[in-house]
Amino acid sequence: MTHQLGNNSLPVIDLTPLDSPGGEAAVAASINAACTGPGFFYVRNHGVDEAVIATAMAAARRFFLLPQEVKARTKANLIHRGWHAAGGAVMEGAKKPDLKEFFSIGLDLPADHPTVLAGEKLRGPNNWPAEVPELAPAMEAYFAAIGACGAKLLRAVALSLGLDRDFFAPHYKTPLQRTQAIFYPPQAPDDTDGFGVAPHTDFGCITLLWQDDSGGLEVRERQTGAWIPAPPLPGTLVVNVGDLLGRWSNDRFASTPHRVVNRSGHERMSVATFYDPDFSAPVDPRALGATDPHYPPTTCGEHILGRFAQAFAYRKQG
Ligand SMILES: O=C(O)CCC(=O)C(=O)O
Ligand SMILES: [Fe+2]
Repeated sequence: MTHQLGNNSLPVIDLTPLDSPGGEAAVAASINAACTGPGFFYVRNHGVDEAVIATAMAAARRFFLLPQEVKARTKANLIHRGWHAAGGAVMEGAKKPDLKEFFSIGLDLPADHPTVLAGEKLRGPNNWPAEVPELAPAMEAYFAAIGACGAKLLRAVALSLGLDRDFFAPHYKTPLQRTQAIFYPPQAPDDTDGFGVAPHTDFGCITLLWQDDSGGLEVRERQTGAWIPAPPLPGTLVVNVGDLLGRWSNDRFASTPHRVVNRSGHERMSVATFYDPDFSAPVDPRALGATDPHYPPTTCGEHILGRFAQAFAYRKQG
């Protein structure tokens, strides 16, 4: 049994069969149903060690509780690495900036890496705080583990789109994977137009999200437009389709709007990973079999930079 309903209408998919020969087809069928349906699903037996998650979250929490001026020493640079203060992100169409703050990492590349030498944007080393030395090893361990889960999942996604299981692998040689620990302040009950994260679709290919037990993530139901909760289910990650996979698949898979409202009365933490391909990865619906492409070809990097320019205040300065 790979496919069951959770305690809401979002499916829960067990990834165990991905590790045995012949197990992928059933998982791929469940993924196809989820990605052509709600655009969101949970995965269990995802292979990311609970201790790795807990260690990363504890280190990130220690960082977020530092004074603002200390955190500002590692404020996000032009390659998006470091601390993004509350108020620095505005989702498209939102009235107010998001209430969240977050700490963002990517593939840690030295100055002499070919992609850095070639001047690719968003490439280079991570930007770690001296004040929390355990943050780097803890988040790097999570980054590696969630990346391995992303790669495994994409093999099943490829099958679910009728492609060769290794279709995505050549486009993930130096992935633009971004992993961010997110910290949400509690919202006042009478705060009716503030959001931890305002309604948005994710920019990239697929997102893998761990959330703590606070709740607050809501997903827009396709048919009704209603906001349905995606509550924390122990031992799971939430996975969703981003705009880039929507575009690549010529809208066979669609990215679904979601938002976070933290009504728990205390801080909420999550860690989101946008598991995206190489900067230069060609994103052309025809490569996935479309004969009537809805979109011209682009590259992953161009697409992500375009969305970053709209969303993040720090990219608008200077
Ligand atoms: O924290 C969450 O539950 C969701 C975060 C999110 O949607 C995002 O960072 O894109
Ligand atoms: Fe999101």
